[in-house]
Amino acid sequence: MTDQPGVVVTGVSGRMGQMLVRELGRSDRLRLSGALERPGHAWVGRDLGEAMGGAPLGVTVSDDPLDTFARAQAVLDFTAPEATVEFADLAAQARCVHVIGTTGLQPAHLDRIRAAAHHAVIVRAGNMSLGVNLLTRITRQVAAALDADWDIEIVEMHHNRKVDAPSGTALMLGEAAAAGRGVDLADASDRGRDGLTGARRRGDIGFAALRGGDVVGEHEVIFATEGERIVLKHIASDRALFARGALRAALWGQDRAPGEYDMLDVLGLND
Ligand SMILES: NC(=O)C1=CN([C@@H]2O[C@H](COP(=O)(O)OP(=O)(O)OC[C@H]3O[C@@H](n4cnc5c(N)ncnc54)[C@H](OP(=O)(O)O)[C@@H]3O)[C@@H](O)[C@H]2O)C=CC1
Ligand SMILES: O=C(O)C1=N[C@H](C(=O)O)C[C@H](O)C1
Repeated sequence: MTDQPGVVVTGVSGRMGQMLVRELGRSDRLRLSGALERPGHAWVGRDLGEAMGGAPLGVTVSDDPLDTFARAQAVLDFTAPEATVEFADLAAQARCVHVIGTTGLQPAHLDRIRAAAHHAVIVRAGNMSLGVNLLTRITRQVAAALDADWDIEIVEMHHNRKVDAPSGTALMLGEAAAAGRGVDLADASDRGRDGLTGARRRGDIGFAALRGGDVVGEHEVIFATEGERIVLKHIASDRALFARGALRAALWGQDRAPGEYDMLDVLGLND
């Protein structure tokens, strides 16, 4: 037996799923206890290591979330909104710490996650890196120091397989800018300009999403006024940093009171 908390990786064949497995292999504080894919996936029933093209890991890929969660202390979930809300219910039943990296969550998904957090610890963030979470703090400070003569634009670029826009990170940065300015992002957000849009509305927070190649994740917050611009930028060049953040969140969440937390809580950056 081991005292290391057991961890289930959902969507294990995905880009983040496989990265999480690799980072768990390097961890001496957490152990991989289960791996999930959806029913009918070619990896279900196979040894995970072999399915990933390497040596056996002794963990069979399952399609049964409740069974795998029941034998674990944490769930690392970078999948899709419909899957994540189901996992939130089941992880709460099993009292697992649910680390949610999935983006593209809509208000109804967020409501279900909030309900599950009454019973278990959920750590959710559109970006698990230290750099981006620090950038949200800096963005809020800069936005608070400037008035609406400074136009705020958020530009992001990701790989050509990404299915949601704006990215979860861009929305985190938008929320931070709106908080600094003392406005509600829902009222100020300007997304997807196209055609005869009319002039920019004073006070709007604009979003633009670029997609191409294998870009891991790049974000800029631009503050633009007459004669000058401030540009805050984060570049992620390796998905391992998101995976390491998720492992850190899983450990941090052990023995914590039920509730919904974010990476600022985990990193000690919340005020
Ligand atoms: N918060 C953060 O720091 C980060 C967040 N992300 C987010 O994580 C998510 C995943 O990204 P990425 O790994 O690149 O995506 P991938 O498409 O590579 O992987 C997604 C995985 O989830 C599985 N999945 C999707 N829908 C379901 C479902 N309904 N039931 C069960 N499994 C499902 C997929 O299986 P199948 O192939 O069968 O569909 C696949 O294995 C995205 O939302 C992305 O934005 C990514 C990086 C960092
Ligand atoms: O889909 C991705 O790849 C990423 N998604 C997250 C997001 O939507 O911001 C985090 C990171 O930028 C990579």
